[in-house]
Amino acid sequence: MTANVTVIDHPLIQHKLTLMRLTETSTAKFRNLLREIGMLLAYEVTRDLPLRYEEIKTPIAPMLAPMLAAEKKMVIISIMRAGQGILDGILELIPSARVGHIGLYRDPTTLVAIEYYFKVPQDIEQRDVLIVDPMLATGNSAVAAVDRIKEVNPLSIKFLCLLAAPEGIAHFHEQHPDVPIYTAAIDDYLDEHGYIVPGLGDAGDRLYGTK
Ligand SMILES: O=P(O)(O)OC[C@H]1O[C@H](OP(=O)(O)OP(=O)(O)O)[C@H](O)[C@@H]1O
Ligand SMILES: O=c1cc[nH]c(=O)[nH]1
Ligand SMILES: [Mg+2]
Repeated sequence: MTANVTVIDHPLIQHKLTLMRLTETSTAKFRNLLREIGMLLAYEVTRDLPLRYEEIKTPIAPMLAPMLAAEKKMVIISIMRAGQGILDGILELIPSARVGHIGLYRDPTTLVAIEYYFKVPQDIEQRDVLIVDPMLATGNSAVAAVDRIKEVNPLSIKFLCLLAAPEGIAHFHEQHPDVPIYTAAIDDYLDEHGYIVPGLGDAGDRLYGTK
């Protein structure tokens, strides 16, 4: 395994990812699969959340029971548009999470990430952040998102995607070696247009039916 990259290879996630890759998968089905995978990925990414123990009473007896230790709810940051698909699934699992949005699109010729929107919770310095986007291709969007989030200084940052290219992982870790990547798969390479091969195509277009 590449340093600081965790491949979440749960069979349910792998099966659903294969369905998402299929050319014939409809927009409605693609969206639903991404939401389901978002939920399953969130389950794995939050595995190391610290717990504290609190005295509670069940109808039968008192006990010391585990509760999440963080004083402030975590923040999920979606890289629009396609990040919205994962975000929806995560919010089903962690409904009280705070949410931030970064609007980025890749310039089709230069593949540079262009920002068009930025809104995150004000007290983010006291919170852990999970940035989500299904695709890590050149890594330009993920790097730009982490650059921006580091400016507002959260307690910690993780990056979660569905598919990563080796080129994107290398670029991301060159810029942000301190930020762990979680992904469901690492594909083979990028084509001449910066698309992940074999990949699943354009995640935003497939999610919203824009092409
Ligand atoms: O690693 P990179 O080379 O930056 O590519 C990955 C980015 O490309 C896609 O977004 P896109 O720019 O297509 O915007 P969209 O979500 O609005 O379609 C994807 O959702 C990532 O944000
Ligand atoms: O393969 C890719 C690369 C970037 N963005 C996508 O949506 N898909
Ligand atoms: Mg797109």
